[in-house]
Amino acid sequence: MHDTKVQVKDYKADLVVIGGGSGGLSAAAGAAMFGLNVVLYEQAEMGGDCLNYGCVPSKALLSAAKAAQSAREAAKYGIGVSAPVTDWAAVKAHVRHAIDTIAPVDSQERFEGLGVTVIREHARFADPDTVVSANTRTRARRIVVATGSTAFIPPIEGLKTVPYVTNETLFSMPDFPEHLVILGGGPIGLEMAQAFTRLGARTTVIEMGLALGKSDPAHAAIAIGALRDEGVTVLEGHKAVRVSSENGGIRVHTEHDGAEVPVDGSHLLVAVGRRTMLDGLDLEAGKVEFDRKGIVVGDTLRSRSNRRVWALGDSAGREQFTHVAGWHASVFARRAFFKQRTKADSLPIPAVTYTSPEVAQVALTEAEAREKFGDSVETSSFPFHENDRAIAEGKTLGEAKLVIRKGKLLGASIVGEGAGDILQIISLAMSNGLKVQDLTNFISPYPTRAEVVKRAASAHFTEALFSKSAKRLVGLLQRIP
Ligand SMILES: Cc1cc2nc3c(=O)[nH]c(=O)nc-3n(C[C@H](O)[C@H](O)[C@H](O)COP(=O)(O)OP(=O)(O)OC[C@H]3O[C@@H](n4cnc5c(N)ncnc54)[C@H](O)[C@@H]3O)c2cc1C
Ligand SMILES: NC(=O)c1ccc[n+]([C@@H]2O[C@H](COP(=O)([O-])OP(=O)(O)OC[C@H]3O[C@@H](n4cnc5c(N)ncnc54)[C@H](O)[C@@H]3O)[C@@H](O)[C@H]2O)c1
Repeated sequence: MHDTKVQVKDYKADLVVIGGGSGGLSAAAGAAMFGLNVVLYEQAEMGGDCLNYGCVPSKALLSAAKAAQSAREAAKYGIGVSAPVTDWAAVKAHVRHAIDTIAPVDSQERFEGLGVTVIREHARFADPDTVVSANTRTRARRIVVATGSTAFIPPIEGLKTVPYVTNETLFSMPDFPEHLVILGGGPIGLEMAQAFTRLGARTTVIEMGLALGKSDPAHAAIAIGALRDEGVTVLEGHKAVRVSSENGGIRVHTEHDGAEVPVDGSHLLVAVGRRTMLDGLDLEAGKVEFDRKGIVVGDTLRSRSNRRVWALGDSAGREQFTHVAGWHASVFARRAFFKQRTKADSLPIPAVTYTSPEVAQVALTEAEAREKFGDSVETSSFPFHENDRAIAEGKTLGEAKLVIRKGKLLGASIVGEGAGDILQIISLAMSNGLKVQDLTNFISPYPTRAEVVKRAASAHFTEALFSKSAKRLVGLLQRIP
């Protein structure tokens, strides 16, 4: 008789990380580089959502779409080219190449090289300080849960009976869609709507509220207007209530102003938000409190019910961005290893939707600031159509808006080409306690789009600078030889 019992391998670790995505990998790398003994569990692809099914493939697809759009717009610059033709297999190969080029940085080999023990198995809690998988058992001083999120599939009647794609299957669809219907007008919905439209598909976005509802409404409207001009159908105030198969395609039945409006298409993308991935973690065994949003943690990211446990990234139930997951890993390292008091909300959080034009936001929108501080909030804006670089490049849509209170920056919104890159100056300023005036006190190279930031800041002082009293002062100073 053979003994068929699997030999479970026992480990002891300073840190166990569950999830090898943006948050988990940053935490594991940091801890290993500080000489700690780290065990990392990843049940699927190293790199998580961002590398494999999120940021990287979506931005790679958008870049292919941008190439097609540039060909369409070439005549405007006096260049003759023929109409773009999409080779879907080649576009997918471009997306794959982007993933494959970045993958080594997130790979098992790299992490093993850093000294991390990488276990490619599903992990779960066995008790408050032990994590187990099919073949291992690890006791740990600290446990990081960075298990991310997955596409939320809403309980819409009929949805289970029709074929649909999510961010996990969209980039490998065998056929290019003739008409892609997209449920959800958030960043995923709009980025993908523009990408597929530019690549030659018809697209319809179904959004029950306002599309890009978390952005500055005026700036969201500018971006949505641009998408509509390119041919994206954006249906706002349309709630998807039922889905059915129709003539070999799909039909989404929507409710709009009390009436039923059917939307037909060949393919369906579901992008109505994310569900935190806590499946099979056995959090009860670990005495880790959780709710619908994720692991219950405050802005220290540490579980109150089990002090060994920290949650980073999407599973922390806060903002869901790769840069936030990375920041969470930094907060964890500062608090756990250096005993600093850094909190998850101690720096302003930026967010960018990578449509053309991009919609970028840091900290409070004007509406959020007014709700908090009332009439003491001021704004100062500068339009892209007065920026020389934007004019030279023929891309003048957009503006930068600073949200200000008593000379302090409360937030900023930018819509326009390259908005996400331009926003960084404001993020840096806000993170380091700089004021609006500081944004006027540097030399911005000409001609750059980022000059809009200095111009928006300067506009805030124009009235005071050229006031009667200022003129009088300059007059008086002229008497001094
Ligand atoms: C289409 C799309 C586009 C996006 N674009 C952007 C963008 O442009 N910019 C941006 O900042 N953000 C973007 N995001 C969001 C970003 O991808 C996420 O916020 C980020 O990946 C979160 O990182 P994470 O570490 O929390 O989770 P993930 O990266 O998802 O990693 C979690 C990992 O945990 C593993 N795991 C789960 N449970 C277990 C378990 N029990 N045992 C072992 N392993 C487990 C999973 O397999 C996964 O690999 C996008 C998301 C999508 C879907
Ligand atoms: N550029 C980026 O940084 C980027 C890109 C993509 C995704 N992400 C991250 O992923 C998250 C998820 O993105 P998302 O776009 O899936 O979600 P989202 O929550 O931002 O948007 C989903 C939209 O779907 C709508 N909706 C929900 N149910 C509906 C129904 N039955 N009918 C019609 N509309 C409905 C909601 O009103 C909402 O506007 C984002 O919040 C962001 O954190 C970031």
